[in-house]
Amino acid sequence: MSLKAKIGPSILNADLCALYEESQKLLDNGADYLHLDVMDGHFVPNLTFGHPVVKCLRNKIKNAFFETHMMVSKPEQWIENMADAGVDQYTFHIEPVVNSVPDICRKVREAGMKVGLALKPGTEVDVVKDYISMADMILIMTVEPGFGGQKFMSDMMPKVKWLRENYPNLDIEVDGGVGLNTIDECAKAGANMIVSGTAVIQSPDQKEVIGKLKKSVECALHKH
Ligand SMILES: O=C(CO)[C@H](O)[C@H](O)COP(=O)(O)O
Ligand SMILES: [Fe+2]
Repeated sequence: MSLKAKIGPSILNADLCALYEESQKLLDNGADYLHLDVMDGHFVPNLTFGHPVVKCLRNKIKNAFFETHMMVSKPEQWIENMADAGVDQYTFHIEPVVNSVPDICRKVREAGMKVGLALKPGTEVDVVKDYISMADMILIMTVEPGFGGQKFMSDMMPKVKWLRENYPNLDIEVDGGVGLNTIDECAKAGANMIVSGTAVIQSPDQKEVIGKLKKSVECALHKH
């Protein structure tokens, strides 16, 4: 498998009353996928949207790859709903479900979606060792989950490096505070799937930002 650089903007800080237009604009400007942040007000102290909204968006955008970042206490509860809404990848946090990760991975796959496993900043990276074979991607959070626009945590880069060294073909995603000032660190550490919210959404030239983020990752992949 050869790794690809992929940029998945987060629409968390976009104008959510124009969700479709904002999403389509990101795709037209070069986004490889959409990263949809689902929060339940319990696992994280914030609320966003759930499967009904994702389904509406899917009805308008037929072809794009949708990843839902499930910041919820009961990820097992929403698998069928999200599959029905047209989600391609179901990325859930392992912290609230440490004893049932394999079971949830199996259910996500049976529902026809790819599996992403997400780790909060305080979670040691080697806990995913047992689950790598069940996952399509590991997400290393570079902020505390819950809000867009936070400061990037450089001290998460050793986790990314560890994953890349041990799993050269694994899709590794970073999420939180990633933009033009922080992308090189992520790329050098070995991340190939990049979530970027504020840095892309607030730019007057989304295409340029997405292009630069991608180029940084592509350069690092060539060097690896
Ligand atoms: O999961 C998230 C927050 O919990 C978001 O995906 C993330 O914060 C992206 O936004 P930004 O680039 O503005 O940090
Ligand atoms: Fe996210």
